[in-house]
Amino acid sequence: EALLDDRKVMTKSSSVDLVTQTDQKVEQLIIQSVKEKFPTHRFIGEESVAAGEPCILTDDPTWIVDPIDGTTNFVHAGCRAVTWYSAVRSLLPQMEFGVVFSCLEDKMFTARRGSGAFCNGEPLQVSGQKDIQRSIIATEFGSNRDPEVVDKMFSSLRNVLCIPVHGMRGAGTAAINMCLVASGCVEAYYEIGMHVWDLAASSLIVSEAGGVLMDVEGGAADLMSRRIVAANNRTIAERIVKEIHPFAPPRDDAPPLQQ
Ligand SMILES: O=P([O-])([O-])O[C@@H]1[C@H](O)[C@H](O)[C@@H](O)[C@H](O)[C@H]1O
Ligand SMILES: [Mg+2]
Ligand SMILES: [Mg+2]
Repeated sequence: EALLDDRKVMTKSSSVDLVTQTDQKVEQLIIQSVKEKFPTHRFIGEESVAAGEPCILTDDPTWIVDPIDGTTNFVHAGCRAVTWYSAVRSLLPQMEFGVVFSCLEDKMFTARRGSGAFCNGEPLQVSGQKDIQRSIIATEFGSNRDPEVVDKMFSSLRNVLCIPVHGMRGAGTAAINMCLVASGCVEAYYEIGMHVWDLAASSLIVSEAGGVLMDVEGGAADLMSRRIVAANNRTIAERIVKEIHPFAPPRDDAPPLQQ
């Protein structure tokens, strides 16, 4: 409890959707320092959106910022990852680069479109495994505790586990789970309920490391849809899609509800 007090924990969409002053300060720091260099660029920041800023991509260069991914880990044990990335929207949003910093491991994951993905400068490559029965799959439970939603998450978890797979893992941060896919440590990660700022940077890191991104029902991945399967290859992604009990949370770019 002392830890919780020290970190000035507040809640957002639910009593388990945590935010601290550190999240807010880191986001301000990142946005202010980028603004100094690029005054015309736009931002989508997790804590700015929580404070009422819009979450829409336009044709302007836009930086998508998750100041601390894994705030629950941070609150409990000081583990965290910091992630941010830039997107330029043409007809489809096109990611230009992605950066995820794992403070705990002192690992900087980076990717630039068309130039590969790296960890502390070393090139990353996804796992070559094609057999799901020899795979490790990562997932998370997010912050929705509605029993119907939890039942669907458990049904997917059970189905994937009973394929059977070698194991299931969860780092407590979507961004690091995705970097684990890019590094070849796990074959895939899936989740329904995370947000565009959880995935933005790491989605480019996964694809530049040779991985694939897919919607949980098998179509093209849509970073605003709050659903993702990120895998080392299409065979593994499609096998996971078969086992997921899909549902559709409100999109990140949905217009705010009328009061
Ligand atoms: O709130 P936050 O710690 O930045 O991000 C959360 C983490 O990535 C968590 O692992 C995932 O399950 C949630 O869906 C995310 O919202
Ligand atoms: Mg996050
Ligand atoms: Mg966050």
